[in-house]
Amino acid sequence: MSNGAREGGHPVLQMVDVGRHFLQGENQISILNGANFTLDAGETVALVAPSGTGKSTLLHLAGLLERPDDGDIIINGEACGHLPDERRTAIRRSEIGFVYQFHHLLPEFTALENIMMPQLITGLPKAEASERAAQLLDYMRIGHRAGHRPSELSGGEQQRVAIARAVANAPLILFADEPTGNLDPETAGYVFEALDALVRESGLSAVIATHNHDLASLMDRRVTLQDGLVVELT
Ligand SMILES: Nc1ncnc2c1ncn2[C@@H]1O[C@H](COP(=O)(O)OP(=O)(O)OP(=O)(O)O)[C@@H](O)[C@H]1O
Repeated sequence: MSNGAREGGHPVLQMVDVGRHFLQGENQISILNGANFTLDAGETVALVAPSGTGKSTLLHLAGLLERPDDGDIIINGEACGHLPDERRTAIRRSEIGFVYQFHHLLPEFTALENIMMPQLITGLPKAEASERAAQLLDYMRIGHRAGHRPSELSGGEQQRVAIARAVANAPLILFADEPTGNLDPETAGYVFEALDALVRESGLSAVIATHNHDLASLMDRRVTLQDGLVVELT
C-alpha cells in the first residue's frame, strides 16, 4: 500500500494565523482566530474537541473545501488560500483524501466502482483503477463485497469503502471527520484500527477528528481547539 515518494520530516500542511468567522444573527463569531498548526510528512494527529468548537471547520479549511478569512493554508509548500478554484481542485484531487462521518458514497455504484471513481477522474485507465480498488477492498477485508451497492453494506463496511476511496489516489494527506462517529463502539474500534494501519503502511499523513479518546491515543499526537486556536494535548 506504499504511496512511494513521500518522505518523513518536512511539513505537508501548515495552517498559518488562520481565521474563520461566521455571522450568527447580528453577531460575528470567530471559530478560528489566529490558529496555527503544522503536520509533518508521515505524522498522524487526532483532533479531539467538544461538539461545535470547529473541528469540521478546521478540516474543511485544511482540506481546501473552504477558504480561510485570514491567514493561509500551505500544502506541501504551496500557499493555497488565495489560489484560483481550478488549482485548489487539482491539489485536492492529487494530494488530499477526505473521509466523512457519513460515508457519502455514490448510492448507484458498487463498492468497487466508488473506489475507482476518483482514479478515473484523474485519468487513470479503467483496468488499473479497478485493480487498485480491488487491492484496497482486500486490504480492508471486504473484497467479497466489491459488487455490492452502499445500501447493501453494513455501516462498518460502508466506512471501510469510504476510507479506501479516500486513499485511492495515494494522497499526501488524509483528513477524516469523525469517521467512526456513526458506528457502535466495537465496529468503531476495528474500522479505526483498519484506518490507522492503512495510514501507517501507506506512509500517509493524517488528521482525524474523533470524540473517542481511546482511538485518539492510537495517533502520534493529539490536539484540541480552544478560543479559536489549535492547542496541543499532552
Ligand atoms: N457556514 C456557517 N455559517 C454559520 N455558522 C457556522 C457555519 N459553519 C459552521 N458554523 C458554526 O461554527 C461552529 C463550529 O462548527 P463545526 O461544524 O466546525 O463544529 P464541530 O466541532 O465539527 O462540531 P461537531 O462535533 O458537532 O461536528 C458551530 O457553532 C457552527 O454552528
